[in-house]
Amino acid sequence: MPLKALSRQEVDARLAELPGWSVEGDRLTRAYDLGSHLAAAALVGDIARVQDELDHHSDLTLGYRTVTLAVNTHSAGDAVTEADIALARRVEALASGHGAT
Ligand SMILES: C[C@H](O)[C@H](O)[C@H]1CNC2=NC(N)=NC(=O)C2=N1
Repeated sequence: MPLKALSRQEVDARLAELPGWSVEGDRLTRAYDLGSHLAAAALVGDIARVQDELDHHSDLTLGYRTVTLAVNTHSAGDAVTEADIALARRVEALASGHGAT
């Protein structure tokens, strides 16, 4: 079933349960601080595996001690959809397990 763009109200309702996530432009974004470069790199690897599992991929940036994601759904015209929300929920669980703040 094709993914449809969520309204701003629908996105905001879901973000209420995703602290730290926000909409910047047309993308869902989140930045995590891992405290060290290697810890940040380890989280990137786990996120990449989940993204391949879901077949849904963010722009993922590894910084000095940070991991930043920005994502929307290309097949829905670069809009935020349930697939982006599902990815955000999985990433939150991963990040928590890595001790990210
Ligand atoms: C062929 C493959 O299933 C598609 O290109 C997937 C890959 N990952 C994706 N990631 C994102 N963010 N949006 C998509 O529409 C998308 N489509």
